[in-house]
Amino acid sequence: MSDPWQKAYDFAVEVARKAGAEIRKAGESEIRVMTKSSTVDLVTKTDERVEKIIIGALKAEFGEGTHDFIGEESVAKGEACILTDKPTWIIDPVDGTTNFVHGFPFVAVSIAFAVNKELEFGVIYSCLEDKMYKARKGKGAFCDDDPIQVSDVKDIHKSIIISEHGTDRSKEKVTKIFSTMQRILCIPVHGLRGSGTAATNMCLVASGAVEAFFEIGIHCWDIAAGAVIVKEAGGVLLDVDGGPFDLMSRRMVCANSDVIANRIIKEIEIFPSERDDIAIKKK
Ligand SMILES: O=P(O)(O)O[C@H]1[C@H](O)[C@@H](O)[C@H](O)[C@H](O)[C@@H]1O
Ligand SMILES: [Mg+2]
Repeated sequence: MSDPWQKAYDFAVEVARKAGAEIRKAGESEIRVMTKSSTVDLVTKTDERVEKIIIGALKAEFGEGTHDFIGEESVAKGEACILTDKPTWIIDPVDGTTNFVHGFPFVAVSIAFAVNKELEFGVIYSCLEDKMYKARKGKGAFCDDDPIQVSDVKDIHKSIIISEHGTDRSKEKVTKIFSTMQRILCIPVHGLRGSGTAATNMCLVASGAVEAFFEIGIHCWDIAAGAVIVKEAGGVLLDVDGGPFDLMSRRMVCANSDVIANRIIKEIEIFPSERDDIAIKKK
């Protein structure tokens, strides 16, 4: 039987590369929206333009109506964020917008594709480093054309763990985030890191540079492509409470192994985050 999603996968890589070139040449980082006083969730004109370019190219190639699209900027404007059985593209045009605004050199384009609610492939283009990470279900993970694999470190004391502060600045959440970081740092581990983009963080787990990444407050478009890449590189994905990974739950641990993931989970102080799909249904 012919491979039904090969063409879509190849096209996604091409589109991610074009989008990355667009981000690199943008040079403009005008902040358009800064939501609420307790959050610092930046959006630039580049985010909006690049999402239009990506979705426009995908619609032109695959026909409007046959595929669904969940894009960070479209959802911000009120479009649905519900994963159905329909072939669905999940897109973050600029993951690491704060980095982009400040010239901090980690910015990624993240494109994932799901069918029957199952992720088929993920493509992450770390556009300032010019590294193309990609994976298809059951076919391994790659950086450019080289296969990548998670690290084999199983001793938490020899690990580097990534987390982020997210965008919420409410005292209660920030306290829990820092308390969790302190608990993990003092296990002790070799180090704590954060690139400022969930997509890039997941690629760092997939390529073995770090042992794990966790965050509460991320969105499905930040992690959908990375989920396929981590899994195909031999890693695991779990909920922060140790249950199964749920793409729409806005929380996740990904790691090189169950051992490392479960050790971190013991230290995570969970705080509430509204699901991506519920948040939209309310609109
Ligand atoms: O909004 P963008 O697309 O830049 O993505 C987010 C990052 O991916 C998070 O890890 C990170 O913690 C922030 O929440 C950041 O906003
Ligand atoms: Mg993002």
